[in-house]
Amino acid sequence: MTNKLTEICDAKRAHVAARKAEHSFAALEALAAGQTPPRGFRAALDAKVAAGGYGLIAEIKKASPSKGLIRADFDPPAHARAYEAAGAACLSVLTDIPYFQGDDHYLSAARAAVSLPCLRKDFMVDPWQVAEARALGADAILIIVAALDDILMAEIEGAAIDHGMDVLVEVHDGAEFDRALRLKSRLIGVNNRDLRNFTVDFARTYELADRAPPGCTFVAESGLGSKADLDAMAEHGVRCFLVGESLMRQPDVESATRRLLTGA
Ligand SMILES: O=C(O)c1ccccc1NCC(=O)[C@H](O)[C@H](O)COP(=O)(O)O
Repeated sequence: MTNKLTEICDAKRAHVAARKAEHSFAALEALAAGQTPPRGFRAALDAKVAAGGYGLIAEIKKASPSKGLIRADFDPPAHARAYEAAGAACLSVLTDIPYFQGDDHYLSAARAAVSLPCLRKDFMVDPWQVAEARALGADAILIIVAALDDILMAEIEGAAIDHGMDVLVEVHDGAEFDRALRLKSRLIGVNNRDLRNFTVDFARTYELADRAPPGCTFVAESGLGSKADLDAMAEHGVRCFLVGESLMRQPDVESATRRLLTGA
């Protein structure tokens, strides 16, 4: 595991322990049960690709460890509506507070503003967080393979499946890709960002793209900023993308997203 990821996950474990002491699991499950049903996250990506387009997971991201503050006039419902109007398939909403200036409320507010499926973008270290994510309305969660052992990964995935949610399994290299394939989810993302030094290298995706088994929805993540970037990925058979910073930096998020997807 990388240093930054270790640091973030250590902080997350302490955060979750405090939350568990405050909230009973039964109360959380009751909130989760009262939510509107999960919207199909992977299905929304696959539908865009089947229609001949790109499947975009558009990220609502205020700040990051690598860049600090990205957007000062941060407005999750407005950004969600802009992304939906421009043709995104899904949303990703950062909820981590200390490293991304996120908030649980950003997820609920963004989801309520649109009909798109929403990923709770956070660092999952405990199956308890899955019930918490569903209680907030999340349709999908993220599993970062580098952050977890195989047993914990399977437990977190199992909890998500029990809640009817999709799981985006994130890897950085071939060894992690092999571990991802031991899970049930066939929604796999390759993060182009090296979490040790934050450099971005699209070769990470290119090297792993042909290892995706048939029927796998394969996502390229991080550092993507133009239609040319997406088209270069498509040359390698990749048609689904997770994009945050390059869109969140633009004053007109809707036009920027449309430009990213169509070039116009
Ligand atoms: O974005 C970071 O600096 C970062 C640092 C440490 C762990 C994770 C990090 N990002 C999470 C992500 O996966 C990205 O937000 C996502 O792929 C979108 O990337 P981008 O389009 O480059 O904002």
